[in-house]
Amino acid sequence: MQRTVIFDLDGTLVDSRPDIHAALSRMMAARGQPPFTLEEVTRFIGDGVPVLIQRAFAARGLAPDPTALPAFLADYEANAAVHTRMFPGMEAVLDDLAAEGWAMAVCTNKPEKAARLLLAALGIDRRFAALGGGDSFPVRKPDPAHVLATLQAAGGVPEAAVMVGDHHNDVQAGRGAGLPAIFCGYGYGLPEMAEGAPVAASPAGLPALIRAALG
Ligand SMILES: O=C(O)COP(=O)(O)O
Ligand SMILES: [Mg+2]
Repeated sequence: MQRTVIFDLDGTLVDSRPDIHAALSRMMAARGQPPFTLEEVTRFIGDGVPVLIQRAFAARGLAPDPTALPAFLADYEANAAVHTRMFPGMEAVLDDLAAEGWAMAVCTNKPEKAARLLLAALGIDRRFAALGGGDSFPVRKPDPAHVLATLQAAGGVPEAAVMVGDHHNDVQAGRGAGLPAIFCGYGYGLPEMAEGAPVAASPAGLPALIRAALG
């Protein structure tokens, strides 16, 4: 049976926080507001761009502005890979898993267009059999249907698949879909978001946990 790993993107495969931080800071500067700290931005990430912007506006006491989302996306899509790179060691992890015959897919709450642009800019888009973005389906993580739709697009089945992510949205969506979950302790989520899942302290720790998850 084809074994499949479903990876989250932000905080799992790639350290995208610097470019999200920069785009959010430009959005705030355009409104006469000071930039956010990296720590603040970390807490905004995880539920997709519309929620990211809601949290940023709320943090500055600004009234919601419907023009902010399309403006942010245009900026971010053009600048998603200025500073964003794979986490150190992740390329070797993908090489190892591919050599062992694992199929791989990305299930991210980042909008699909931005996610595809980012993977292409980093030269890793062809490694993944499917990508499910935050706006690809009617639902997104923590809804298990997001994971299941991505897995199906990759040709995988829940009995032979593992979910890897850095947020409780990933753990909950994966488990809800019937997949064992692995938590990336090096990512953006708080430690308690692991909810009892095995924790990888660095990408190098992932392959052993992924193999063990399927017994
Ligand atoms: O866009 C976000 O807020 C989070 O994206 P992720 O699901 O790839 O971590
Ligand atoms: Mg993430």
